[in-house]
Amino acid sequence: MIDLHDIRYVRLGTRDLDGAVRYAHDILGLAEGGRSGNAKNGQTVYLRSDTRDHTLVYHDGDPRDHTVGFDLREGVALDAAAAELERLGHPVHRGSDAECAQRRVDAFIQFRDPSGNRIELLAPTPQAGRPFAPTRPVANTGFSHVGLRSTDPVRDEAFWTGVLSAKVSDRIGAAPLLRIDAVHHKIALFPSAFAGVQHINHQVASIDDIMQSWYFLQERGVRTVFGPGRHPTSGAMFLYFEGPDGMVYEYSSGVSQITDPAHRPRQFPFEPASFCMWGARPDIPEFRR
Ligand SMILES: O=C(O)c1cccc(O)c1O
Ligand SMILES: [Fe+2]
Repeated sequence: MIDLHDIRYVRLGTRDLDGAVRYAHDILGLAEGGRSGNAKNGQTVYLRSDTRDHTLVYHDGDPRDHTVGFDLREGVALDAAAAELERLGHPVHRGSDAECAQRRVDAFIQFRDPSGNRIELLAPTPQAGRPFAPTRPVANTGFSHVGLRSTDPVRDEAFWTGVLSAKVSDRIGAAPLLRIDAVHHKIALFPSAFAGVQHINHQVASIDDIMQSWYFLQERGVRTVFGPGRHPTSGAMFLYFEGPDGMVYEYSSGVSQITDPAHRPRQFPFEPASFCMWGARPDIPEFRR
């Protein structure tokens, strides 16, 4: 069992780096935390949402190219994790010096989950000393979770909970909401015909930020795809909206914590009321039948 500590970053390719970075800054309120590379070989831009060095990365590349990076718990060796994955038949790539520099880590390993989602495991990484200041007044208080596409959620749940240390908090139909610490979920697996990141969640402080963001996004012509609403599963109030390259971004507030070691996953039917207890209808294919 490979003990995950937290998500460290989501890396996304884009053909319009300037546009994606502008969106991250102006709409999401993320702060640029530096760049690497060059115009010839491709640039990488690191974006901050909280005390972490960076949590979102856009780089020149294929917009279908998505990677999620996780910190391991202190004391969990990358070599041991790589050996474990290989023993179980999951090929592992060890990050080269250039790839480590691109990720601003000392070492990492890369593999794919059974659907083909690219996952990286990082040696424990330090927090940034520099404080984070949001770049718009009402904005996120930190990156929190990802929805991943799954071509077989039952198979992938077994991988995430058996090989990695995720635990099921709730299920909506076959889609598990998975926690790796007390927060209700950091990963969710949604049925899809292909692999990739399905949505990216940042937290905001309160319902005021959800509603102010709704009007803020409307004024700027950003398409809302679900909400405002409230998830019966985590209890969080939410708003989903469209980002660069069709990526779905979510703001939510009030996610529950699960501290009871005897917690048993609840099963919700795959229907709109399981996604929103207020009655909002998702315009997100993976949340609809
Ligand atoms: O927060 C949740 O419970 C939740 C449920 C369904 C889909 C999501 O994206 C969620 O964040
Ligand atoms: Fe979510």
